[in-house]
Amino acid sequence: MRPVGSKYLLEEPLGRGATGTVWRARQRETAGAEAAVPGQPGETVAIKVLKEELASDPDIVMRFLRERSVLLRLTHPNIVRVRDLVVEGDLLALVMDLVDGPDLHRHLRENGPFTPVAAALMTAQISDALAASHADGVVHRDLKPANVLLQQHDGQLHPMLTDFGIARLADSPGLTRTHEFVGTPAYIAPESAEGRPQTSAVDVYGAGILLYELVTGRPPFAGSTALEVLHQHLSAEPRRPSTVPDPLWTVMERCLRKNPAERPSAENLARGLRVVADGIGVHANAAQIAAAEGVGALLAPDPAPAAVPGVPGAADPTQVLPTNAPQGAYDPNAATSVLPYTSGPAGAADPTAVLPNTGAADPTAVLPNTGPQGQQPDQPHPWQSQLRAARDRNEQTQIQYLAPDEDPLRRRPQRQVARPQQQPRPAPQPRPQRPQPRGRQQPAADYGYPPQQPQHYAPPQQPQRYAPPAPEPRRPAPEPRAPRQRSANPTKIPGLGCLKGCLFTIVILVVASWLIWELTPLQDWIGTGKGYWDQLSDWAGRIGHWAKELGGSAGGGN
Ligand SMILES: Nc1ncnc2c1ncn2[C@@H]1O[C@H](COP(=O)(O)OP(=O)(O)OP(=O)(O)O)[C@@H](O)[C@H]1O
Repeated sequence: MRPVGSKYLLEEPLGRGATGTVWRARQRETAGAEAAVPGQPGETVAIKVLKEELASDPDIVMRFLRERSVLLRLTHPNIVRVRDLVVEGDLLALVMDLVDGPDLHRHLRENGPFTPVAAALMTAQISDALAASHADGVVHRDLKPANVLLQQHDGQLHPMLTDFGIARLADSPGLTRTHEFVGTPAYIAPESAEGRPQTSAVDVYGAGILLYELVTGRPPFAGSTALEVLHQHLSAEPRRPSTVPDPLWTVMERCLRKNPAERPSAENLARGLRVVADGIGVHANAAQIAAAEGVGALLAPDPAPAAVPGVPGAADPTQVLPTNAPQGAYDPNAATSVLPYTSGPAGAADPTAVLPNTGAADPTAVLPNTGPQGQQPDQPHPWQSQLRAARDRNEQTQIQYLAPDEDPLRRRPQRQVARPQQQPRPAPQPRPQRPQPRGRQQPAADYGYPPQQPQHYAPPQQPQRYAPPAPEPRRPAPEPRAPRQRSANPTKIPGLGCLKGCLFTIVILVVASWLIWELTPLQDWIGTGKGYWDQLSDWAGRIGHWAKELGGSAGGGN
């Protein structure tokens, strides 16, 4: 059991999300006055220990502390109460009420879709929680079934919204600095995707998606990649499922309006949903049915949505897409994830192919145009850069011819060898372009190289343009090096070098043998007692004598 602060002991993990791990924990002693709920020793609580990368980010710690009072004062029957915040060393933790029950996502998976009435009533309670938090100026921004815990109460399921403030904590310059975001693609509001200012209307959009998922078992927008889902949020209209009664569809359709200014307030949404639930049930009377049919009148656009403080025009980092999800692997109910926003690995859908290129749906027109806080609104959002870079890359691979010596990827450090001045080679003539299928690379083998592999684009810090390559200024040919001079004497005598070497060797041998003769007991062993030079001349005389004898005997033989 691991202590958290001095007041809590972690017992067992309940689950792990993108922002941290939730533990069942026990209160060791009563918390201090700074806690919203002091608690009793032995009481069971849930503690979300935030991930280390969040906890070690000073911006997030600051934000955590700044938002302490907001988080602690959010109390509502449908909001999981935050009892205490613990900041200790590298540890950030939220102490919450323990909710004994599954989350809505798990419940949905295990039990299938809700009836329209049950879905309307469940969403109405969640909307109550949203209305209360919006009234307090807090926008959730990560509404999804996994963030709704179901408290079992007298055989009833009581929804409790959790993770308030977590999205906001993760929306930190620290994360954006490292180009990472937190996100739940299936629930992203169009304005969040576009980087337009966000208001409480993003939560109403999330409530519309949730309502749709409760009735049908799946969110309205799906796709094989996260970017595909994003694009649907931006431009596709949700399809009406056949099982959804007219009044309920009216509610969904209003919540899912692309224009946030056309969505109702959370308060009116809750009211409208209850009217609908009364009017579509089997026991509904005529007045209730009529009221349900006229629900549209209750869902007037919210005249004063709560703004998301501190992020004017910023893209919602809580909902950025994992663009590296491989084809077919995208889970619409995926957890909020902290993800690099790089384009995907091999096999990921090409964003330029996924996103249409025209009109309002032009990705360059609609994709978020803001990034980290403080970024100028007209600077391209990282997504924009990413998509543009990906498109540029495709275009380049389609049209560009690069001679090997001009290809920056092939250029290697080259040893400069002194060569006679060469005539500058004529620039390679562009070859006649054969029509290429889109995206196909030029056969690099034309230049005697193996074909170049397509490059995966990660991380896209800057759109990398490989073409048109600025005509590289030709390097001036290096000056021919002066011939190396081996000797200071410019006069060359053939064989002199060899003669010098021989003489030098002889001198060395003579000196060495003299030293050996004089300094070692060699002359005693040989027993002549003569000095070095005497001995040498003695040997020389003998050799001369033998030579004469040899010559004489050879001459006499003739
Ligand atoms: N107060 C709580 N009481 C009991 N269980 C909880 C509580 N809060 C969270 N849990 C459980 O802990 C698990 C992890 O929760 P967490 O919020 O970290 O993950 P998540 O919501 O699935 O992921 P994400 O980080 O995407 O929001 C979930 O299964 C959730 O049901």
